Amino acid sequence: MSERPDPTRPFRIGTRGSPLALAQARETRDRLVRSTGLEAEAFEIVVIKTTGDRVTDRPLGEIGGKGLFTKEIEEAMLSGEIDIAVHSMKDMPVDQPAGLVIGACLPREDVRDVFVTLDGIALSDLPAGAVVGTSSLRRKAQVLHRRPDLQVVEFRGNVQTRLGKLSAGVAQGTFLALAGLNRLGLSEVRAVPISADEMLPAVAQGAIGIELRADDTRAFDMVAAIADEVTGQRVACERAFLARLDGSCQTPIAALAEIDGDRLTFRGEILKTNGSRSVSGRRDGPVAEGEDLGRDLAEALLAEAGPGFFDER
Ligand SMILES: NCc1[nH]cc(CCC(=O)O)c1CC(=O)O
Repeated sequence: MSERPDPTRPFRIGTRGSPLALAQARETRDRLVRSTGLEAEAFEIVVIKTTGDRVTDRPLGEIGGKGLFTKEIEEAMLSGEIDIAVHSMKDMPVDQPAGLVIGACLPREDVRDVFVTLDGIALSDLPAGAVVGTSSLRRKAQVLHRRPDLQVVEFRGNVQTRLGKLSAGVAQGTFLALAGLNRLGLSEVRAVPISADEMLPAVAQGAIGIELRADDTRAFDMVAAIADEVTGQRVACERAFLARLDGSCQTPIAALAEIDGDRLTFRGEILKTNGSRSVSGRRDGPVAEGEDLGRDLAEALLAEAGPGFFDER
């Protein structure tokens, strides 16, 4: 195992301050405590406010730019204020700043989206013309593609905020990642899971990634002990797809890699934001070629979609 951290200086785990981010940071700390045999006090969770946390009154797409939820955390790591950072891989840009790398992924949670309402009905049972709330361009495009009769309104905020909006009648339903509900232990929320066939999840949905300084061998050894290899391979394939699409959070993109033994099955989808078109496909191959499969499907979908596919909003 790695050398013992300096007892006068706890190993610092950086995170956003949202309830989900904190749950993920605690899960990481608990795994590190178990794998190292150190006391919980050897680790310190350091909360860092990001631009995405600060600006809550505007759609994320409007604030723009990649790394809305990561920039300040990455700066703290580069300056040595924290040793590692815990992220939802779904929110991570495909490239990390010079000097930083994703060192590990933890075991992946459920990848599915759920449909959340006050009365627990399924998406397919929503009456024509119903209003759903989401701030995700992917979910908006996917739901409009299947149900052009529905209306989509902008919906930001944490689970409690969104439930409050449902109670206030702003919308009849909203979408969440089941992974978030599970990690927060919110079993009382009326949520109906949506299969990946019905709504392909976001790239890396349900995966927690740990970012560290590329030259920090102590941190590398610590996180290697809690890394989940299969999750890492699935996420690498999905992120290779995203990278080749030049995807930003402004483009509706969905992807899911699944692994059975040494075989990987990959599904990907790109959509127009208004839901008028969806282009999707699948690739199968050896796990070792996962990133190539992701890139290959990205190229095929772009060719099929044609130029300017993502341009109109
Ligand atoms: N974009 C916000 C975000 N980033 C990660 C999760 C949930 C957890 C996960 O997918 O790993 C969520 C909330 C949501 O989509 O409901």
